[in-house]
Amino acid sequence: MQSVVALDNVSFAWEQLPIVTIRHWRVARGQKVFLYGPSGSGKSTLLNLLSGILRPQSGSIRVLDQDLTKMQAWARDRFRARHIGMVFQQFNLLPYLSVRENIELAAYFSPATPLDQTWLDHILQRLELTNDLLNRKATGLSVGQQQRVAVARALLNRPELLIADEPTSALDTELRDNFLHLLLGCVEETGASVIFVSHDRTLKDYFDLQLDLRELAGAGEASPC
Ligand SMILES: Nc1ncnc2c1ncn2[C@@H]1O[C@H](COP(=O)(O)OP(=O)(O)OP(=O)(O)O)[C@@H](O)[C@H]1O
Repeated sequence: MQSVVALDNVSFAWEQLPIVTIRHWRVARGQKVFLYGPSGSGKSTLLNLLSGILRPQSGSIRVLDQDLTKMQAWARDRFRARHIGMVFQQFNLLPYLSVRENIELAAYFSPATPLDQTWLDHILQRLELTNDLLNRKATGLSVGQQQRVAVARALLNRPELLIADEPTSALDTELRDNFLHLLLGCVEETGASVIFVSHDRTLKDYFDLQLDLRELAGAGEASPC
């Protein structure tokens, strides 16, 4: 099976303090990974390494066979905009833009990917983002609606990899389950791989593989592929 993510001998330290150490890790195409670990164990740092926001002190991080550690910062930014969708706990929506403009930002940052209006209309419908919401300011929406806008933006360019950092922590149980169904339903259509970080272990059954970050640092061989 082809790997979308391949890490080898990666180490990253904040101010000389080792935070992420991974000998070998593979995530297969279409695989959905639930990543957990104690607070401060380096989950967000790992996601930032996978998306090329941070660069490790040593090792290789390959996404879709491209070694992010060998790219300049501008090339990593361009690669991320095209191939990696990201959803965060705080949504990261721009308050002065409308919902539609917030979503279309993903296409603006990836000029090589023309806006696919048919796909956009489809995900808006799947994510239950109705027409009347699209012209409103993003901050005027409910928490659940804002999170679905963030997902629409993350999926607009049909990324091969979706990274989510605690995206459900602001949602109550009912919204959380609805959100996961919508998110994973859309992802199923694109065939993207998912790396999903959460403290909430009750969510783990939505995913193909549950992984403790500490296992990655230790034995290394965390994925069967
Ligand atoms: N910009 C930074 N500068 C220095 N140290 C940092 C920085 N960002 C994170 N750290 C440290 O790196 C360690 C891992 O942080 P990280 O946010 O990756 O953990 P986490 O597992 O995501 O935690 P949580 O579950 O609480 O969100 C922590 O000790 C944190 O203090």
